[in-house]
Parts: sequence; C-alpha cells; structure tokens
Amino acid sequence: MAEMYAQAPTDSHPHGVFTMMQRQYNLKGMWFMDTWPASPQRQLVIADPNLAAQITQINNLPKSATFEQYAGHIAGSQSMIFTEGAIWKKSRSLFNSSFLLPHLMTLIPTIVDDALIYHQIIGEHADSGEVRPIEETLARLMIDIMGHVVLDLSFDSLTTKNEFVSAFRSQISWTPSAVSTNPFVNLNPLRPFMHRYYTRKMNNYLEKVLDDRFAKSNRNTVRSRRKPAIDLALDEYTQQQKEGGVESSERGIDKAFKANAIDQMKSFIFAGHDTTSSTMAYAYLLLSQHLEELAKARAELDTVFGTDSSQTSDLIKQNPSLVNSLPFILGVLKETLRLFSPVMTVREGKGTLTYEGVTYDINGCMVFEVSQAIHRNAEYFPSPDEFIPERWVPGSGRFQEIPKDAYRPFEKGPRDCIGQQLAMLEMKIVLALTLRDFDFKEDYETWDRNLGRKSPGSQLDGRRGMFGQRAYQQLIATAKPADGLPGRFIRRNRPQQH
Ligand code: HEM
Repeated sequence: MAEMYAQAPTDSHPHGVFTMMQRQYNLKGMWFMDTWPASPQRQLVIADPNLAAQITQINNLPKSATFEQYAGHIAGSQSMIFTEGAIWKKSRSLFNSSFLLPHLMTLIPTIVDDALIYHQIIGEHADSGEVRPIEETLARLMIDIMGHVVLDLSFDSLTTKNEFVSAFRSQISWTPSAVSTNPFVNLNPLRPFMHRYYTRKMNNYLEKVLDDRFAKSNRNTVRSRRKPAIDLALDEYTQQQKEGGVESSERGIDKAFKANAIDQMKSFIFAGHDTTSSTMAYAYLLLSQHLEELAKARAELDTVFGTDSSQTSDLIKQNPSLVNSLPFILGVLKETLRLFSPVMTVREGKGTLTYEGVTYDINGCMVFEVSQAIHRNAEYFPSPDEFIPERWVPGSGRFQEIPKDAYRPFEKGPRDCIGQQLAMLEMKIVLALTLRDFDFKEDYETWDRNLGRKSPGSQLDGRRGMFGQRAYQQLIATAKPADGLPGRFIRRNRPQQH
C-alpha cells in the first residue's frame, strides 16, 4: 500500500489506489492484504461484480466499524448509514417512501428554485473572472435542496451564513484522517471537544426545527401534496404505532422518534451533499474536456426545452416529467459516476466467499468493495478510462449492454443508496439549467500559482494526478475532486429566441 501511495497523491481516496494496484500487479477480482501495524485487521479487496454481489446483495455483510469511527460525529449514533439489524431497518422503513420517484417528482419545483439561485451565483462567479474551487458552491446547493426535500426548510446556505450549515461543515472538517502516514495526525486532543460542541449545536438547531414542524402537523396546517421527508416519516411512524396497538392518546412525537429523526436528517445531508456536488463538478470537467459530447448534451437540451434557455426553469416546473426525457444527459451522469464514483463500501468479513470455484474464509477481514476498480476494468467497460456517455444511450453507435452487477455507484442490495433517485434528479436539473448558459474551464495552473506551489498546473504523473486527471479524487469523508476543482465559468453569448 505504501508503495502505491508513493506513486499517488498522499491524500488520494484509497479506491483509486486499489484500482492502480490491481492494474500494476495484474491482480484478479480479489486479493488479501496484510497492513499490520497500520491496521490490525486482515484486509480483503474485492474488484469483481459477482463477489460484490455476494457481499452486498446475497449476504449483505455488516458495514465496517470504520464508518462510525469516521462519520459518527457527523451523522449521529443512530444514523441509517452505519447502524445494523432492527435499528437500521426501522429507520429505513420510516424514510423509504420519501425518496421514491413519484414523490420526488412533486418536489421538482423547489429543486428548480434552488438551482436558479445556483445559476445566479455562478453567473456572478463568471462575471468576476476569478478562479475558484467549484465544488464548495455545489455542495451548498445540495445542502439547500436537502433542507427543502427533507425538512421543508430554507437553509439559504448559498446566499447566507446558516448556523446549522456552519456547524455541520465545521464538524466535517474535524473528521479524523482515514489515510495518513503520520500516526499523530489523529491525536489532536481538541477533537473530542469540538465533536461534542458541534454535535450539540446541530442537534439543538434540528430539535427546534422538528418541534416547530410537529406542532404545525398537530394543528393539521400542513396539507400540501409536496410533503418533505420528515412529514412522510411522521405519517409512517404514526401508522406503525397504530398497527402496533399504541393507544391514540399515547401516540404523538415521542423522544425516541425525535432523536432518531435528528440523526437521519444529519445522515441525509451528510450522505447527500458532497457525493452529489463532487459528481456534478466532475460532470462539468469531463464535458469541458470533451467538446463533442458537450455539444450533444446542449443539442438534447435545445430539442427538449427549445433554444431559449431562459425558459427551461418554467418548462420544468410546468412539466416535471421533461427531466425524464434526457437520455444523453443521463448518459453523461452515469458515465461520470462510472469514472468518478464518490463512495466505496467497506464491510465486516463474515463466513465465506466463493471465487473461481475456491471458497475463502473471510471472517474478521475488513472487506473493501472497490466499485471504481470494477467500473474501470476493460473486461466490463471497453476503453475504461474514456468518457463515453453513448455507452448508456440505447440506439447510439456505442451503446453497451452492462454486465450484471458491474455498475454500482449507488451500491446494490438492501443497503443501496436511499437517495439515488433524488441525486439523479438534482443533477439533471442543474445541468439542464446551466449547461447552455456557461462554459467551464478548470484552472489548476492559476490556482497552484496563487498558492505558491512548485511546478503548478496539470502535472499528471506521480503525485499530482491520477488516471490522466489533475483533478484526482481526494479523500475528505467521500471522494472529492482535488482542491475542490478550481476553475472559471464563462458566460456564453447564445442567440436567444423570443
Ligand atoms: C451522486 C450521489 C450519490 C452517490 C454516488 C451515493 C452513493 C451511495 C452508496 C454507494 C451508498 C452505499 C454505501 C455503503 O454500502 O456503504 C449510499 C448509501 C446511502 N446514501 Fe447515497 N449517494 C448519493 C447521494 C445521496 C443522496 C442525495 C442522499 C440523500 C438522501 C443519500 C443518502 C444515503 C444514505 C442515507 C445511505 C445509507 C443507506 C442505508 O445504509 O440504508 N445519498 N450512497
């Protein structure tokens, strides 16, 4: 592992390093690693669709304890992301219906409104001519959307400094480092105090929001069809209590429901913001590097929404199903997620795995399932490092049948991503609203110079890039583009149709 990190940026996400390792040593679909003393656990890396299915879909191995270790302070101890068994099942059952497509379609107008604010902000960015990291603004957009979708609440983090969002982002910045060559990096004595401080701030804020929300629902004032996730969960909870024989006088919001809901709210915001913002940042980057594909994406938007891009937001609001008629844009997003999936699942080894007719005991192993290595394997995706949106577009010359279980950016099985439909909707809407009005150009050169770095710019080999991209995936809770992807937006002067 150390040998691999010597050839990669030291802060790169391990899934890229595992992918390089598989290529460099010609490894098969699984391999064991002994990284003692860095980790006392034997490690197993999986880079094969069938094995991935065995651990997530067939056996659904428990999540690794490392998830709670690295994200427990952000999402809370009852988080759906890392709890198991009955506790996880209960949380998932309360919130499942909130993230189903028919319900999400009712929320599209509010997503469009948030995306319009984002449009305005990148317009200001373009007018300033400055080089800035684009991921942070996208992350704030996703937090604002999440506020509306889960709580019917305006965080307004794109335009103002929100108390909750500041505490949340600060809490993330106090995350211990999962990959470090320096053993002292995680020993900051202030860390537990800061975790407690920001947890209290976030929880107090959300508790007040929930109390207000529940008070409203008790007065039956919330009758909109566009319900946020918290209202649907409350309906589901009340129904479950009724079915469980709890008397109506005893029903209502008990402390347990509230505590659980607070952790799930934090989990949705945590799991749903920088995963989506990083994917969006990479989509802008890849399109800016593939002008033919960019032209095709713009042509599709012209066909669906007409050539006057200023009408797009109204058209989507009037007819939300239009966002489901964008096969090429969908291909762009699927291809971006194939190349730069932001999440790798890590599980606790239990029982056995069978590979090429041999059965392996995996008890006690830390199991890394590297979807990125599968996504970048030529056996499953020809020309694996190329950006080919058409491989997802039926009827196009390069359309490809995807081998079973080989594509898994949202993972599969009972622990798949609850927010995957929401993420795809958000990203389609943001691309539909911005792609025809702005060009994007990455500018690491200027960014590096401004930071006074040696050999600035697009140095790709060795320790400054990966897979031919200076925007390698950095490990910051998830896999984010290096330095937040610095660049410029440039306004396009398109002839408008009136
Ligand atoms: C491009 C965007 C996204 C990607 C690539 C992504 C990917 C994933 C993956 C791979 C998992 C499984 C993790 C594991 O097995 O360890 C997961 C779980 C999860 N995701 Fe997402 N996600 C995205 C957006 C979202 C959004 C918008 C939400 C908001 C609700 C969300 C909420 C969650 C939650 C709560 C879980 C845990 C589910 C469970 O264990 O039952 N994600 N996500």
